[in-house]
Amino acid sequence: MAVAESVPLLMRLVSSSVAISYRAAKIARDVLSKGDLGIVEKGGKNDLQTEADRSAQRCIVASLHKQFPNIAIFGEEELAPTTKIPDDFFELNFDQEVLKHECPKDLKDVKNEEVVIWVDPLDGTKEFTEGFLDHVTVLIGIAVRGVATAGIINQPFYGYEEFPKYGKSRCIWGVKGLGSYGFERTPNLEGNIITTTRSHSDYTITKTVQACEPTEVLRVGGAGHKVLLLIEKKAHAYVFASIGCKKWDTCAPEAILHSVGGTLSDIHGKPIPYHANVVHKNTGGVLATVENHDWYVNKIKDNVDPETLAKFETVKPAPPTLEATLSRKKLNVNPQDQTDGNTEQDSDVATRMSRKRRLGPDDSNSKL
Ligand SMILES: Nc1ncnc2c1ncn2[C@@H]1O[C@H](COP(=O)(O)O)[C@@H](O)[C@H]1OP(=O)(O)O
Ligand SMILES: [Mg+2]
Ligand SMILES: [Mg+2]
Ligand SMILES: [Mg+2]
Repeated sequence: MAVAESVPLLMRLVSSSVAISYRAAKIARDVLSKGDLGIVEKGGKNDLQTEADRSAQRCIVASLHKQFPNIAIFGEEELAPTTKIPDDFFELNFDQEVLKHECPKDLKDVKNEEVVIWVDPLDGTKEFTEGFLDHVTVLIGIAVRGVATAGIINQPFYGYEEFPKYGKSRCIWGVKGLGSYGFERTPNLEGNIITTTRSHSDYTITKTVQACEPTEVLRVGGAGHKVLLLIEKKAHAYVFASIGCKKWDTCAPEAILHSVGGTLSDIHGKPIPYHANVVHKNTGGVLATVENHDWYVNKIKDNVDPETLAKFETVKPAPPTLEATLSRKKLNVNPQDQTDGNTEQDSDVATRMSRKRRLGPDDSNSKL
């Protein structure tokens, strides 16, 4: 169903992204049902890509781009430019529940050029390949003026252990200043439960978790999944002293967490920027909490040695280069991008959008 142009851009984006996230989740479920995951090692055995990652990204980027051709989109996966996108990868409907909500006043006039969308087509890929299906999420993060502002987390296999045929897909979405929807919170949680990585752990990560004096540590996969544990009050904090998470891992979770009063920052408590030209790795690590954020920041500061802490610093975005401005302009005005069919051009656009990151200023430094 179409949506009136009078609806603020941000709410149209969220409404469309919720619908698209269900389509992407279905794609991930279909890949699993067929049984051939098509696993590729991108950077060793803990940095994988599957057919679900590839197809879900094509679905999300192509669908968003078709409806919002002037908005910058960054997807995690680098995809071959010539693939034709199947008809059923395009989701052009809008979620009507989202549209029942009023856009927060300060976000009513958001413009295309102020928005950057960060897409993680499948978060928790390693766990997906190992059958920890509830760790897997589809993440669409919407940043406005460099701030994580709205987020969509779709859990394609929610309740997979209780329900036959891999559970069902559920969608949690939130907008800063409006709130988050699609989940229930347990009223209270005792102790100091800390969640962290299951598949990317090292000495520094473990030491930093210990610095926060946990009563229990939940080692689970996925950035989206761990923030779901926070908002559902199954954990108090998510501590990840590593540069392994990227902007598409944290943008959607951060917006949703903020909209329920929580905080997601680097491990020093500093904000993570989400501008189009930012370094993709979260070089300052990740610290997320539902409340008492400063308490965790101080525990890390007081209990982790300064040399280790100094390795984590959030890189501020560089001023946009002339090349970046021109390529963005080109991307926005190319009339071929406005085609109606799901042609090769659409797939090229989708891929170009997701490849833009290879051309960004951050990639001059391969460590970032
Ligand atoms: N060292 C790493 N290499 C690749 N991806 C990482 C790394 N560390 C974290 N990630 C990404 O951040 C997510 C959260 O980390 P973790 O599961 O270790 O807590 C991972 O699921 C993965 O996202 P993705 O699965 O989308 O590639
Ligand atoms: Mg990955
Ligand atoms: Mg991820
Ligand atoms: Mg991913």
